[in-house]
Amino acid sequence: MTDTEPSPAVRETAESIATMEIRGAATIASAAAEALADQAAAAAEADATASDPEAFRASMRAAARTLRETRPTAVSLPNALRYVLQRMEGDSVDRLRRSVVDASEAFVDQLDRAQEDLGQVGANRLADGDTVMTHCHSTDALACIEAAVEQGKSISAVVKETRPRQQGHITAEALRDMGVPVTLIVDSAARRYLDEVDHVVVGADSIAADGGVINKIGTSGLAVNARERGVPIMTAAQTIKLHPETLTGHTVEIEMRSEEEVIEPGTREAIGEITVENPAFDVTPPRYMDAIVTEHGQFPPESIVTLMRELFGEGAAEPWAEP
Ligand SMILES: O=P(O)(O)OC[C@H]1O[C@H](OP(=O)(O)O)[C@H](O)[C@@H]1O
Repeated sequence: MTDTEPSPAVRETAESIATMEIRGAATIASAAAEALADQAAAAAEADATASDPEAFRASMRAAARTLRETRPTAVSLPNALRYVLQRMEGDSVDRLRRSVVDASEAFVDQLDRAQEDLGQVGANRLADGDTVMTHCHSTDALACIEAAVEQGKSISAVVKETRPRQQGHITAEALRDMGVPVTLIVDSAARRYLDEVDHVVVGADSIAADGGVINKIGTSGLAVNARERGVPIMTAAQTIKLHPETLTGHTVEIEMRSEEEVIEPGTREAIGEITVENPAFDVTPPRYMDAIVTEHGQFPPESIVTLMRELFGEGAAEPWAEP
């Protein structure tokens, strides 16, 4: 390993995030924190960095940049890197390594606890006998439904399959395993089923300072339809989904993914000059979202900025940048 080369585990994690083998905002965040801990262990043993604290720090920043560049939209990824790198301290490589490993473990613990806590808050919004509609696969959203079931409430679900990657199937299986009766539908059937639904529950990849919810493509259309049908919609999002850069006017980049996720394999030539676009996410304006459920309670979207300021101050640090 040279002084800035990422460890094999960092490279593998970055590759798995980019190809979506590792996916879901919370899962991406914990994988990134764990990869930094691995980088610290590897750098503490490599010739170039084992006895040079500055070279060790540079290798940690480089690993964070490699992870950061994988997917642009879910802010949980840079927030995880921020959490760990801001706690990197010490004047020897051994102390630096320990601080990174401790911060990585604390971050992952915090994620698990946050999800449990927000699950309780979200569950309080659901009543015995409710039917929920879901979009994509969100562990935060599932935590709300699971907590409601554990409270003894009987919950049913209408699950949208969520083109193009059909992550709704993961949700359907997870709910089935919780004992929740599931009806799986294609995305375009959502409005038809909204009249049979009491709540829409979705996750988030990022939440902007104005309360805009950035989530899997199709969320905004679902939210508008839910409002039109009078069905409340909540987004379950632990606070690592709050996007601190939006406090200073930045917008959230929407990831554009490959056309191969949309068209049948081997059909590119036959399709000819048709452009295929595959945005992975969209933005639901705050006026179409009823509540953002976090581990600190539920918030009307327009007031999430107060929590964001409390947690992040006035903006976002970039501890992975070269000094
Ligand atoms: O953190 P949790 O709640 O698990 O997931 C949050 C969001 O992450 C997913 O994105 P992708 O599948 O990584 O593109 C979905 O958009 C989901 O709502």
